[in-house]
Amino acid sequence: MLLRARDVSKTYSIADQTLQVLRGVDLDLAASETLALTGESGSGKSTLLHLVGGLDVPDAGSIEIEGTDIAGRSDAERAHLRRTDIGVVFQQFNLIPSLTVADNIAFQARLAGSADKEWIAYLGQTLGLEDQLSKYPEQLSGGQQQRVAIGRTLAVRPKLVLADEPTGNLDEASAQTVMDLFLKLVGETRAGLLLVTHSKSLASRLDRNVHLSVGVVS
Ligand SMILES: Nc1ncnc2c1ncn2[C@@H]1O[C@H](COP(=O)(O)OP(=O)(O)OP(=O)(O)O)[C@@H](O)[C@H]1O
Repeated sequence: MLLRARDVSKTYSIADQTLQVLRGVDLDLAASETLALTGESGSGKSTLLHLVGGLDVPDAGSIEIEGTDIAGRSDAERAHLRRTDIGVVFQQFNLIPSLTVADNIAFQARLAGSADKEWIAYLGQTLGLEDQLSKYPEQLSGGQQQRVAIGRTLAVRPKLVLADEPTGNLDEASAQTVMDLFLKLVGETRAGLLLVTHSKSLASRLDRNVHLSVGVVS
């Protein structure tokens, strides 16, 4: 199993208040499987994605990537995992403003020491960015910026891709184009995909759907 989460709990504490967001979540994702995670606003979808991505740690429970619990790893090990095996695409594009499009796409792969020039060129071409490669992020539209972010994430060929409303900041037409490209390329990498979305029609395009409500997944 690519991802196996068991009995995951997460509580946030602010001042003297506590909010239990996740109350024993179980979640499995097989290699190359695509899974949509839906749920009301505030139900904890982003929280769960952050935990799976090793950006935060659960209070209890286990999150295994290929059989190894990420909570048991050191910060450095989790950072390494995020660079090489887990790719994340957020609603905000999070590009590096001082780098060109070409350098943004290659950035993570270079950090991971795994920059495959042919694959990166193919990504730029397939994502329709060939004429934008020497431009800077601020010179691009939102849809183009998200395509760069997708290219950067997939350049390392992660085994697991986590996406949090990746087209949430785009207009409908642009969202459709970007999502089509994203799903096509994720399919080509044979990565497992965990996608947070509010869209039922988008969720129906994936292999499986789960719903997060009152802190548990069903
Ligand atoms: N770092 C944090 N500190 C305190 N509370 C937080 C933190 N992050 C999230 N929360 C709270 O946890 C709850 C779940 O938030 P989360 O962002 O995971 O929900 P979500 O399902 O992704 O929502 P949305 O669909 O609106 O993005 C919310 O009530 C939120 O305010």
